[in-house]
Amino acid sequence: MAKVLITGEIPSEGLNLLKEHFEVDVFEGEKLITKETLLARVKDVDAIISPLSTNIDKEIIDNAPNLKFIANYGAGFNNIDVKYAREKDIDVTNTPKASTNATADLTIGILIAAARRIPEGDKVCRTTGFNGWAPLFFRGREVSGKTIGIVGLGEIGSAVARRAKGFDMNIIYTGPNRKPEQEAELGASYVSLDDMLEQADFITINAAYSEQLHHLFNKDAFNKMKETAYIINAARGPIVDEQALVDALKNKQIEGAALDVFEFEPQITEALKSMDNVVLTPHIGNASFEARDMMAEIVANNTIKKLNGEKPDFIVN
Ligand SMILES: NC(=O)c1ccc[n+]([C@@H]2O[C@H](COP(=O)([O-])OP(=O)(O)OC[C@H]3O[C@@H](n4cnc5c(N)ncnc54)[C@H](O)[C@@H]3O)[C@@H](O)[C@H]2O)c1
Repeated sequence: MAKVLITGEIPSEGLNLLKEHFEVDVFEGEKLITKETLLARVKDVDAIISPLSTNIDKEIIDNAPNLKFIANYGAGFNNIDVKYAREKDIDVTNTPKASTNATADLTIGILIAAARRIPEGDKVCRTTGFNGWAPLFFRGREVSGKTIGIVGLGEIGSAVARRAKGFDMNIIYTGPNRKPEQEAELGASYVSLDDMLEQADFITINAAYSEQLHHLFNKDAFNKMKETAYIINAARGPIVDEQALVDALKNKQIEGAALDVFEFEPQITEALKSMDNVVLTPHIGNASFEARDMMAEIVANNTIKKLNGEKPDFIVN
């Protein structure tokens, strides 16, 4: 019977399906699987199902001589050396689309939470309390009529744009190519990154990570943004230079930020935690029951397909 390693617990929708077909080893630790444990447990497996917090590098792949398939439980797959996997004839798949609505909801949710100071208000209610309604008390920014800049108008970026349209926002986007269909559907305009930095009231990062995007938001970028602008990142942490972000917030070069992902995840830059104009969520973009169940079914069905000699869906390498 083929052996499948799951490097972190997944919803039963997928797990039960897998157990019907394979010998399944699930890593059930409270913390993330360590490299040492992973090296030991991949030795005789045919397939790995890996939440995106599991790094699968050359060494792990070399330690698994029977490995034929890696099903990444996530839309992003920068945790896997996909090029080396291809050299070894190992298909790698992801779970696209399942995350789209959940992550777009969260992106807009934390954007508005930051702009309207919702977590800060919640904290006041639970601690100091307040003196009652007052005209100058707790003002934040409206989103209607403002310009949202989307970095990466892919599945999630487009779903963010659809939601932003519902809030009467003007939509601009940047990325490696123009997307005429989305432009027509959403009334979105393609701009250079520099133009976006100058024009946008809210910039949301929804691009697929590559080295090219490392520290795209650095000191220079924050310098070019409006003093009333907000940056939102629900893509991957290293796209934002967190120290430069802290400096830009302290120097009031921008007004606020909302982050679901972190440069040194799971560590969070200490200074961010004490800033009231920063909303922080622990990488929960697609943490809805609906999305996580759908992702579990995709990885399970793909593993069954591959180990039964069929072509799996969503190969990324
Ligand atoms: N916060 C979360 O929990 C969460 C959940 C799901 C996905 N994500 C992240 O969101 C990313 C996007 O997901 P998706 O489903 O929309 O993927 P997708 O492949 O549909 O879209 C990715 C987009 O990134 C764009 N892009 C690539 N390089 C770029 C660059 N240099 N500059 C600007 N744009 C660039 C592409 O053109 C594409 O439109 C994933 O790769 C993942 O890292 C985060």
